[in-house]
Amino acid sequence: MIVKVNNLVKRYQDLIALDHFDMEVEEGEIIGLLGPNGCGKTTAINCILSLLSYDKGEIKVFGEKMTPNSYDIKRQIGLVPQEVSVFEKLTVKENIDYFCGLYIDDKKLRKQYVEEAIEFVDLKDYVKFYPKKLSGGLKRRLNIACGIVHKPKLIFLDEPTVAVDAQSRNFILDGIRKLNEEGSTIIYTTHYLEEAEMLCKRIIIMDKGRSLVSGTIEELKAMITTSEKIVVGFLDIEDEVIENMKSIPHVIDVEREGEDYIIKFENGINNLANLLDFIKANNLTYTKLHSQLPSLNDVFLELTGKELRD
Ligand SMILES: Nc1ncnc2c1ncn2[C@@H]1O[C@H](COP(=O)(O)OP(=O)(O)OP(=O)(O)O)[C@@H](O)[C@H]1O
Repeated sequence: MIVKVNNLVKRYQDLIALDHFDMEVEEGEIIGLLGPNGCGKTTAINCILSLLSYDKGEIKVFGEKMTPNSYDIKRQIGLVPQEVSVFEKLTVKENIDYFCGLYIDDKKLRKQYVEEAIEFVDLKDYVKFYPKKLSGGLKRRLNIACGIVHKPKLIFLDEPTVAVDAQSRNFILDGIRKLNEEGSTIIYTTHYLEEAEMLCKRIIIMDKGRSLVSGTIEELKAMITTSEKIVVGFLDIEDEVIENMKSIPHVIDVEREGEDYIIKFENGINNLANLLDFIKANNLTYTKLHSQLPSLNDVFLELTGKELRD
Protein backbone atom coordinates (compact mmCIF):
# COMPACT_ATOMS: atom_id res chain seq x y z
CA MET A 1 0.00 0.00 0.00
CA ILE A 2 1.56 3.30 -1.09
CA VAL A 3 -0.84 5.53 0.88
CA LYS A 4 -2.92 4.50 3.89
CA VAL A 5 -5.17 6.95 5.68
CA ASN A 6 -7.16 5.86 8.72
CA ASN A 7 -9.87 7.76 10.55
CA LEU A 8 -8.62 11.21 9.58
CA VAL A 9 -10.38 14.10 11.29
CA LYS A 10 -9.64 17.71 10.37
CA ARG A 11 -11.50 20.69 11.79
CA TYR A 12 -11.35 24.33 10.74
CA GLN A 13 -12.70 25.91 13.93
CA ASP A 14 -16.30 24.61 14.10
CA LEU A 15 -16.32 23.13 10.61
CA ILE A 16 -15.49 19.43 10.30
CA ALA A 17 -13.74 19.27 6.91
CA LEU A 18 -12.68 15.61 7.26
CA ASP A 19 -14.88 13.33 9.30
CA HIS A 20 -13.10 10.00 9.91
CA PHE A 21 -11.86 9.87 6.34
CA ASP A 22 -10.24 6.63 5.11
CA MET A 23 -8.28 5.98 1.96
CA GLU A 24 -5.95 3.31 0.58
CA VAL A 25 -3.89 3.60 -2.58
CA GLU A 26 -1.99 0.76 -4.19
CA GLU A 27 1.22 1.17 -6.12
CA GLY A 28 0.71 1.75 -9.86
CA GLU A 29 -2.92 2.80 -9.86
CA ILE A 30 -4.73 5.95 -10.89
CA ILE A 31 -7.20 6.56 -8.13
CA GLY A 32 -9.92 9.19 -8.39
CA LEU A 33 -10.98 11.17 -5.37
CA LEU A 34 -14.37 12.31 -6.47
CA GLY A 35 -16.80 14.58 -4.69
CA PRO A 36 -18.67 17.88 -4.86
CA ASN A 37 -17.09 21.27 -4.15
CA GLY A 38 -16.17 21.62 -0.51
CA CYS A 39 -16.36 17.90 0.36
CA GLY A 40 -12.77 17.91 1.62
CA LYS A 41 -10.63 16.70 -1.28
CA THR A 42 -7.96 19.41 -1.04
CA THR A 43 -7.92 19.21 2.75
CA ALA A 44 -7.34 15.45 2.52
CA ILE A 45 -4.40 15.93 0.13
CA ASN A 46 -2.85 18.66 2.26
CA CYS A 47 -3.11 16.49 5.38
CA ILE A 48 -1.56 13.49 3.59
CA LEU A 49 1.34 15.70 2.48
CA SER A 50 1.74 17.10 6.01
CA LEU A 51 1.10 20.60 4.68
CA LEU A 52 -1.78 20.83 7.15
CA SER A 53 -2.00 19.55 10.70
CA TYR A 54 -4.99 17.40 11.61
CA ASP A 55 -6.93 16.56 14.75
CA LYS A 56 -7.04 12.80 14.67
CA GLY A 57 -6.08 9.81 12.54
CA GLU A 58 -3.12 8.09 10.99
CA ILE A 59 -1.38 8.65 7.67
CA LYS A 60 1.26 6.39 6.17
CA VAL A 61 3.00 7.04 2.85
CA PHE A 62 5.34 4.40 1.35
CA GLY A 63 4.68 2.43 4.55
CA GLU A 64 6.02 5.15 6.86
CA LYS A 65 4.33 7.66 9.09
CA MET A 66 4.17 10.99 7.27
CA THR A 67 5.41 14.06 9.18
CA PRO A 68 6.29 17.63 8.11
CA ASN A 69 9.97 16.61 8.22
CA SER A 70 9.67 13.42 6.16
CA TYR A 71 11.96 14.80 3.45
CA ASP A 72 12.89 11.40 2.02
CA ILE A 73 9.24 10.65 1.44
CA LYS A 74 8.45 14.15 0.14
CA ARG A 75 11.23 13.85 -2.45
CA GLN A 76 9.32 10.97 -4.02
CA ILE A 77 6.03 12.88 -4.17
CA GLY A 78 4.81 15.41 -6.70
CA LEU A 79 1.97 17.83 -6.11
CA VAL A 80 0.08 19.69 -8.79
CA PRO A 81 -2.02 22.06 -6.69
CA GLN A 82 -5.46 23.30 -7.58
CA GLU A 83 -4.38 26.93 -7.79
CA VAL A 84 -1.61 27.53 -10.32
CA SER A 85 1.41 28.07 -8.07
CA VAL A 86 4.33 29.41 -10.07
CA PHE A 87 6.61 32.44 -9.76
CA GLU A 88 5.48 35.36 -11.92
CA LYS A 89 9.01 36.80 -12.04
CA LEU A 90 10.54 33.62 -13.44
CA THR A 91 10.18 32.39 -17.02
CA VAL A 92 8.61 29.04 -17.87
CA LYS A 93 11.99 27.32 -17.93
CA GLU A 94 13.27 29.08 -14.79
CA ASN A 95 10.13 28.03 -12.91
CA ILE A 96 10.51 24.38 -13.89
CA ASP A 97 14.23 24.50 -13.09
CA TYR A 98 13.54 26.05 -9.68
CA PHE A 99 11.11 23.28 -8.67
CA CYS A 100 13.49 20.62 -9.99
CA GLY A 101 16.32 22.11 -7.95
CA LEU A 102 14.35 21.60 -4.73
CA TYR A 103 14.89 17.85 -5.10
CA ILE A 104 17.66 17.20 -7.63
CA ASP A 105 21.22 18.28 -6.71
CA ASP A 106 23.12 16.76 -9.63
CA LYS A 107 23.48 19.56 -12.23
CA LYS A 108 23.50 17.34 -15.31
CA LEU A 109 20.49 15.33 -14.17
CA ARG A 110 18.64 18.52 -13.23
CA LYS A 111 19.17 19.92 -16.74
CA GLN A 112 18.00 16.66 -18.31
CA TYR A 113 14.88 16.49 -16.13
CA VAL A 114 13.96 20.11 -16.91
CA GLU A 115 14.25 19.43 -20.65
CA GLU A 116 12.16 16.28 -20.30
CA ALA A 117 9.42 18.10 -18.34
CA ILE A 118 9.27 20.88 -20.96
CA GLU A 119 8.97 18.23 -23.64
CA PHE A 120 6.33 16.36 -21.63
CA VAL A 121 3.97 19.34 -21.33
CA ASP A 122 4.91 20.59 -24.79
CA LEU A 123 5.97 24.08 -23.72
CA LYS A 124 9.10 24.19 -25.95
CA ASP A 125 7.86 27.27 -27.77
CA TYR A 126 7.22 29.14 -24.52
CA VAL A 127 10.34 28.53 -22.42
CA LYS A 128 11.21 32.23 -22.30
CA PHE A 129 7.67 33.41 -21.59
CA TYR A 130 6.64 34.79 -18.20
CA PRO A 131 3.52 33.11 -16.72
CA LYS A 132 1.31 36.15 -17.19
CA LYS A 133 1.78 35.85 -20.96
CA LEU A 134 0.45 32.26 -20.98
CA SER A 135 -3.18 31.26 -21.59
CA GLY A 136 -5.05 29.45 -18.79
CA GLY A 137 -4.42 26.04 -20.38
CA LEU A 138 -0.68 26.68 -20.87
CA LYS A 139 -0.36 27.92 -17.28
CA ARG A 140 -1.94 24.66 -16.09
CA ARG A 141 0.65 22.76 -18.15
CA LEU A 142 3.42 24.77 -16.51
CA ASN A 143 1.92 23.99 -13.10
CA ILE A 144 2.00 20.29 -14.00
CA ALA A 145 5.59 20.48 -15.24
CA CYS A 146 6.67 22.08 -11.93
CA GLY A 147 4.94 19.32 -9.95
CA ILE A 148 6.34 16.35 -11.88
CA VAL A 149 9.79 17.53 -13.03
CA HIS A 150 11.65 15.57 -10.33
CA LYS A 151 10.07 12.29 -11.53
CA PRO A 152 8.12 11.46 -8.38
CA LYS A 153 6.77 7.97 -7.75
CA LEU A 154 3.52 9.31 -6.29
CA ILE A 155 1.72 12.27 -7.88
CA PHE A 156 -1.22 14.23 -6.51
CA LEU A 157 -3.17 16.21 -9.07
CA ASP A 158 -5.79 18.46 -7.52
CA GLU A 159 -8.42 19.34 -10.13
CA PRO A 160 -5.83 20.07 -12.84
CA THR A 161 -8.40 20.65 -15.58
CA VAL A 162 -10.56 23.30 -13.93
CA ALA A 163 -11.14 26.19 -16.35
CA VAL A 164 -9.12 24.80 -19.26
CA ASP A 165 -10.29 24.43 -22.84
CA ALA A 166 -11.17 20.98 -24.23
CA GLN A 167 -7.89 20.66 -26.14
CA SER A 168 -5.69 21.37 -23.11
CA ARG A 169 -7.91 19.14 -21.01
CA ASN A 170 -7.38 16.15 -23.32
CA PHE A 171 -3.67 16.92 -23.44
CA ILE A 172 -3.52 16.90 -19.63
CA LEU A 173 -5.51 13.66 -19.33
CA ASP A 174 -3.27 11.93 -21.90
CA GLY A 175 -0.22 13.18 -20.01
CA ILE A 176 -1.52 11.70 -16.76
CA ARG A 177 -2.03 8.32 -18.42
CA LYS A 178 1.53 8.51 -19.73
CA LEU A 179 2.94 9.31 -16.29
CA ASN A 180 1.08 6.30 -14.93
CA GLU A 181 2.37 4.05 -17.74
CA GLU A 182 5.88 5.20 -16.87
CA GLY A 183 5.36 3.91 -13.33
CA SER A 184 3.93 6.75 -11.23
CA THR A 185 0.99 6.18 -8.93
CA ILE A 186 -1.59 8.93 -9.40
CA ILE A 187 -4.12 10.41 -7.00
CA TYR A 188 -6.51 12.55 -9.01
CA THR A 189 -9.16 14.78 -7.46
CA THR A 190 -12.01 16.10 -9.52
CA HIS A 191 -15.67 16.88 -9.51
CA TYR A 192 -15.91 16.05 -13.22
CA LEU A 193 -17.26 12.52 -13.15
CA GLU A 194 -16.63 11.90 -16.87
CA GLU A 195 -12.92 12.53 -16.26
CA ALA A 196 -12.86 10.08 -13.40
CA GLU A 197 -14.65 7.49 -15.54
CA MET A 198 -12.17 7.96 -18.37
CA LEU A 199 -9.02 7.98 -16.30
CA CYS A 200 -9.31 6.10 -13.05
CA LYS A 201 -9.08 2.43 -12.32
CA ARG A 202 -10.57 2.90 -8.89
CA ILE A 203 -12.63 5.67 -7.39
CA ILE A 204 -13.34 6.93 -3.90
CA ILE A 205 -16.55 8.93 -3.64
CA MET A 206 -16.40 11.58 -0.93
CA ASP A 207 -19.13 13.67 0.60
CA LYS A 208 -19.06 15.93 3.65
CA GLY A 209 -15.55 14.93 4.63
CA ARG A 210 -16.16 11.20 4.52
CA SER A 211 -15.34 8.50 2.04
CA LEU A 212 -18.73 7.06 1.13
CA VAL A 213 -17.65 4.17 -1.07
CA SER A 214 -14.65 3.01 -3.03
CA GLY A 215 -14.21 0.51 -5.81
CA THR A 216 -13.76 0.07 -9.52
CA ILE A 217 -16.32 1.86 -11.68
CA GLU A 218 -18.09 -1.46 -12.34
CA GLU A 219 -18.19 -2.24 -8.60
CA LEU A 220 -19.67 1.16 -7.80
CA LYS A 221 -22.32 0.83 -10.48
CA ALA A 222 -23.25 -2.63 -9.24
CA MET A 223 -23.96 -1.13 -5.80
CA ILE A 224 -26.97 0.84 -6.95
CA THR A 225 -30.48 -0.25 -7.75
CA THR A 226 -30.74 1.39 -11.17
CA SER A 227 -29.21 -0.95 -13.70
CA GLU A 228 -30.42 0.57 -16.94
CA LYS A 229 -31.90 3.82 -18.17
CA ILE A 230 -33.89 4.13 -21.38
CA VAL A 231 -34.08 7.60 -22.85
CA VAL A 232 -37.13 8.32 -25.00
CA GLY A 233 -38.18 11.47 -26.82
CA PHE A 234 -42.00 11.21 -26.93
CA LEU A 235 -44.19 13.32 -29.15
CA ASP A 236 -47.16 14.64 -27.16
CA ILE A 237 -47.51 12.50 -24.09
CA GLU A 238 -49.93 13.09 -21.26
CA ASP A 239 -48.97 13.15 -17.59
CA GLU A 240 -51.34 10.29 -16.88
CA VAL A 241 -49.58 8.03 -19.39
CA ILE A 242 -46.22 8.88 -17.81
CA GLU A 243 -47.64 7.94 -14.43
CA ASN A 244 -48.92 4.60 -15.85
CA MET A 245 -45.44 3.92 -17.22
CA LYS A 246 -44.28 3.43 -13.64
CA SER A 247 -46.33 0.21 -13.48
CA ILE A 248 -44.24 -1.45 -16.23
CA PRO A 249 -42.31 -4.29 -14.51
CA HIS A 250 -38.95 -3.19 -12.99
CA VAL A 251 -39.48 0.55 -13.63
CA ILE A 252 -38.15 2.50 -10.64
CA ASP A 253 -38.86 6.02 -11.83
CA VAL A 254 -39.59 8.18 -14.86
CA GLU A 255 -37.92 11.58 -15.03
CA ARG A 256 -38.20 14.41 -17.49
CA GLU A 257 -34.96 15.93 -18.82
CA GLY A 258 -35.67 18.70 -21.32
CA GLU A 259 -37.62 17.11 -24.17
CA ASP A 260 -36.67 13.58 -23.11
CA TYR A 261 -38.00 11.12 -20.59
CA ILE A 262 -35.54 8.94 -18.69
CA ILE A 263 -37.06 5.65 -17.65
CA LYS A 264 -35.03 4.00 -14.89
CA PHE A 265 -35.17 0.24 -14.54
CA GLU A 266 -33.86 -2.05 -11.88
CA ASN A 267 -32.12 -5.24 -12.91
CA GLY A 268 -34.52 -7.37 -14.93
CA ILE A 269 -34.98 -9.10 -18.25
CA ASN A 270 -37.16 -7.78 -21.10
CA ASN A 271 -37.03 -4.17 -19.88
CA LEU A 272 -36.85 -2.77 -23.40
CA ALA A 273 -39.45 -5.23 -24.75
CA ASN A 274 -41.88 -4.32 -21.95
CA LEU A 275 -41.43 -0.63 -22.66
CA LEU A 276 -42.01 -1.13 -26.40
CA ASP A 277 -45.19 -3.11 -25.63
CA PHE A 278 -46.38 -0.20 -23.46
CA ILE A 279 -45.62 2.30 -26.23
CA LYS A 280 -47.55 0.23 -28.76
CA ALA A 281 -50.51 -0.37 -26.46
CA ASN A 282 -50.79 3.37 -25.78
CA ASN A 283 -50.30 4.42 -29.40
CA LEU A 284 -47.35 6.62 -28.53
CA THR A 285 -44.95 8.08 -31.08
CA TYR A 286 -41.33 8.83 -30.29
CA THR A 287 -38.48 10.64 -32.00
CA LYS A 288 -35.67 8.72 -30.31
CA LEU A 289 -35.10 5.83 -27.98
CA HIS A 290 -31.83 4.54 -26.58
CA SER A 291 -30.51 2.68 -23.59
CA GLN A 292 -27.89 4.06 -21.18
CA LEU A 293 -25.93 2.36 -18.44
CA PRO A 294 -25.94 4.14 -15.07
CA SER A 295 -23.27 6.80 -14.66
CA LEU A 296 -21.15 7.72 -11.65
CA ASN A 297 -23.58 10.57 -11.16
CA ASP A 298 -26.37 7.99 -10.67
CA VAL A 299 -24.20 6.25 -8.08
CA PHE A 300 -23.63 9.54 -6.27
CA LEU A 301 -27.28 10.52 -6.56
CA GLU A 302 -28.46 7.27 -5.06
CA LEU A 303 -25.91 7.39 -2.24
CA THR A 304 -26.38 11.01 -1.26
CA GLY A 305 -29.67 12.13 -2.79
CA LYS A 306 -27.95 14.92 -4.72
CA GLU A 307 -26.12 15.54 -7.97
CA LEU A 308 -22.34 15.47 -8.02
CA ARG A 309 -22.15 18.54 -10.20
CA ASP A 310 -23.03 21.89 -8.68
N1 LIG B 1 -8.42 27.36 5.61
C1 LIG B 1 -9.70 27.09 5.80
N2 LIG B 1 -10.39 27.66 6.81
C2 LIG B 1 -11.69 27.37 7.03
N3 LIG B 1 -12.41 26.51 6.27
C3 LIG B 1 -11.78 25.92 5.24
C4 LIG B 1 -10.40 26.17 4.95
N4 LIG B 1 -10.05 25.43 3.86
C5 LIG B 1 -11.16 24.74 3.50
N5 LIG B 1 -12.19 25.04 4.32
C6 LIG B 1 -13.56 24.45 4.26
O1 LIG B 1 -13.42 23.05 4.43
C7 LIG B 1 -14.30 22.34 3.57
C8 LIG B 1 -13.49 21.42 2.67
O2 LIG B 1 -12.76 22.23 1.75
P1 LIG B 1 -11.80 21.62 0.63
O3 LIG B 1 -11.15 22.76 -0.06
O4 LIG B 1 -10.93 20.58 1.23
O5 LIG B 1 -12.86 20.91 -0.31
P2 LIG B 1 -12.68 20.41 -1.81
O6 LIG B 1 -13.44 19.13 -1.91
O7 LIG B 1 -11.25 20.38 -2.18
O8 LIG B 1 -13.45 21.55 -2.59
P3 LIG B 1 -13.20 22.09 -4.09
O9 LIG B 1 -13.70 21.02 -5.01
O10 LIG B 1 -14.07 23.31 -4.13
O11 LIG B 1 -11.77 22.38 -4.21
C9 LIG B 1 -15.10 23.40 2.83
O12 LIG B 1 -16.31 23.59 3.52
C10 LIG B 1 -14.22 24.63 2.90
O13 LIG B 1 -15.00 25.81 2.86
